[in-house]
Amino acid sequence: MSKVAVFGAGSWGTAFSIVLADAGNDVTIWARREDVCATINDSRENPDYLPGIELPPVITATHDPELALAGAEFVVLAVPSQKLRENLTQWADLIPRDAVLVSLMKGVELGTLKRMSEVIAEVTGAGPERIGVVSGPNLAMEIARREPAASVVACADDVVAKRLRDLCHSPAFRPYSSADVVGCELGGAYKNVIGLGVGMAVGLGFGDNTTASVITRGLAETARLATALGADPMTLMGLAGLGDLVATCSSPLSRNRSFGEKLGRGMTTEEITASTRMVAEGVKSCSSLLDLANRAEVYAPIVDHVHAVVEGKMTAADMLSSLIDRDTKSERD
Ligand SMILES: NC(=O)c1ccc[n+]([C@@H]2O[C@H](COP(=O)([O-])OP(=O)(O)OC[C@H]3O[C@@H](n4cnc5c(N)ncnc54)[C@H](O)[C@@H]3O)[C@@H](O)[C@H]2O)c1
Ligand SMILES: O=P(O)(O)OC[C@H](O)CO
Repeated sequence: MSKVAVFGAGSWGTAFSIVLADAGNDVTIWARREDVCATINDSRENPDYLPGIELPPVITATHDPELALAGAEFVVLAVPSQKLRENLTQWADLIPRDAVLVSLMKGVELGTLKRMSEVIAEVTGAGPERIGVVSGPNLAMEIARREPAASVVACADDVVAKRLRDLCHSPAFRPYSSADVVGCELGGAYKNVIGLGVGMAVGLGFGDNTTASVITRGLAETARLATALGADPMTLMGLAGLGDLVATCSSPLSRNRSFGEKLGRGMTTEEITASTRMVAEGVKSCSSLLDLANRAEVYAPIVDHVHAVVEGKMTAADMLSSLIDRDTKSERD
């Protein structure tokens, strides 16, 4: 049994805490809101994010980071990507020096264009052997219901990747280890943007040919950028690439796909953002991924077009027409 601190009591932080508890660990969740801590501790539920799911007794919640981190062997981070730096800066000095930091987040920081593992390294000073990533087709509500699913746990250090694998292998959750942190993180961040694009197509009333085309060309685009930035292209064919893309783009549970669907029906980014408390990471990461692609001189037309719709500079209908109108080219280019 390991002692794990999970920072973030949203959908995924809470669902992954269930996985960790089912895998035999002692889990303390840090929640930003004290009322959420009280509800988790008293009612064994987190109704704002996972209504109807009973939390195992080994999960407790606290608003005190020091309490959450005392003796933690693993520190799991599950706050919105754009909020990681400001939060982690406050917690960094409290983190035990030998604890492994694990990112559950799927985004790229605006401005710095850093992946979450890079932000963690910068803020905490932890080396690559202390930083891991979990990414795969893992819609929180399905995981919380213990529906069978697989995922990838990546760390540059093979021994640590295997420790992470053991840490979260539960009766319903099967992790595979990998050394490709870059591929896993970029696969996870990029699929959110492709999910927005697919949602737009669905919102416009288009069918499976359109969505399959966006998904497949989205995967090509993801692999193009990720490999240019050092990823193994095979990672993008696996659970953290294709697997996550399929789950996000097929599921009405996906916040990114749902957000895109509303854009496709004519709502604005501001209207949709105001109507939900949950994070759709692609709305911000489309901007950082576009900047990352431009910096690496990688052609990224889907991210470019999704970004234009999110920014209100193009309608979803014009986006799809414009993507079709482009000069034709080889499928492999
Ligand atoms: N929900 C999923 O199915 C899922 C699955 C895999 C990965 N992820 C990734 O996990 C990360 C977290 O997503 P989530 O689904 O748990 O989001 P969520 O919207 O369900 O919850 C976000 C949590 O962060 C907290 N939060 C919001 N603003 C904050 C701030 N300024 N400082 C600190 N905490 C703040 C909220 O109170 C909430 O507890 C995202 O990067 C997401 O892409 C989500
Ligand atoms: O609800 P989404 O769109 O953030 O997707 C959740 C997970 O990342 C799916 O693996």
